[in-house]
Amino acid sequence: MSKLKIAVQKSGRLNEDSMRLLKDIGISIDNGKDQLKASANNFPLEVFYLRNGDIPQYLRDGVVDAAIIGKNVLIEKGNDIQFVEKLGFSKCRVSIALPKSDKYNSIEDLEDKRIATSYPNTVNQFLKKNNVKADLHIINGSVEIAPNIGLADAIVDIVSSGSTLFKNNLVEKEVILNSEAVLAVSPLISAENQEILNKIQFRIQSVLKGRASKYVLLNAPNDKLDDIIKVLPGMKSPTVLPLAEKGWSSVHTVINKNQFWEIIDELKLKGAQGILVCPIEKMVL
Ligand SMILES: Nc1ncnc2c1ncn2[C@@H]1O[C@H](COP(=O)(O)OP(=O)(O)OP(=O)(O)O)[C@@H](O)[C@H]1O
Ligand SMILES: O=P(O)(O)OC[C@H]1O[C@H](OP(=O)(O)OP(=O)(O)O)[C@H](O)[C@@H]1O
Ligand SMILES: [Mg+2]
Repeated sequence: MSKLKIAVQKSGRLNEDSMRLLKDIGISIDNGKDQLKASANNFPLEVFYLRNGDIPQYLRDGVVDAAIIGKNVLIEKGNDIQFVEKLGFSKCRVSIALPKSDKYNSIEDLEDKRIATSYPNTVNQFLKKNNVKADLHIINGSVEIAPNIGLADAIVDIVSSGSTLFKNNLVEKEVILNSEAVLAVSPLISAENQEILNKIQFRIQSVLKGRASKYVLLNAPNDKLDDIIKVLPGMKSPTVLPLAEKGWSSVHTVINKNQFWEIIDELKLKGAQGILVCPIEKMVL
């Protein structure tokens, strides 16, 4: 039987969340820490542990069928490769930053300036789109130090909390792109392995929906039920069950994590009591 070959980052910022996602979709992998390849023991899947930056080429060549990779790397090195799912972790942006003391009004101020970056294709594309010519210095890491040592006037690098920029006296001026981990697919994937990938994607979607939602249980006096139900979105409509105490009901529903506090405040105002909130492992709609 055919096995889907999936690449994940060997070590670094994506590794832990990628492995947790595979675990959460029920895939169990036997791997010694130093193995570069491991098989799932309950699913037709082989995991390849690779450098994130090398993954686009492996996808292009069909050495792997799919990968969990930063969208920023795909844009930089694999613009021809499709992704089928955003995975919601390793969120960051690729931005232009300049020393705090330098003036910057618009992208034209970068004309003829020296820009240090590990993302030359992304930067060149952005400059071209804006009709600006600049001089790129390609470095592989510690990009934020470049202006302080006189190597560049500006940088383009990953920003998340902004603390690395702050520590280096740099200020973010333009966001070139937003990134997060994605599930990317090789253009050469076979029909058989595409079927396996579809199953994985379906499982990932149900885990991601679960992570984005909360299961809420509450008690309410029957005369307040209509008002309370109006506040609740629910998957279809909330479940209402009678409590042992006369005149009271228990209401069960699913709410979006982002709307959570607003909804809870409103429920309390409308007379809900004993509100319980539980995590959801998976959600199949
Ligand atoms: N500070 C950050 N916050 C959130 N996500 C980040 C951050 N830095 C990097 N990322 C994301 O995680 C990915 C992997 O970053 P990491 O620094 O672990 O690897 P790398 O050194 O770029 O790659 P390689 O695996 O090729 O050595 C990046 O491509 C980006 O998508
Ligand atoms: O905005 P922040 O939260 O400070 O994150 C941004 C920093 O994180 C990444 O570096 P990383 O720590 O991955 O080190 P690396 O250069 O070795 O990849 C990135 O290259 C930035 O330097
Ligand atoms: Mg990094």
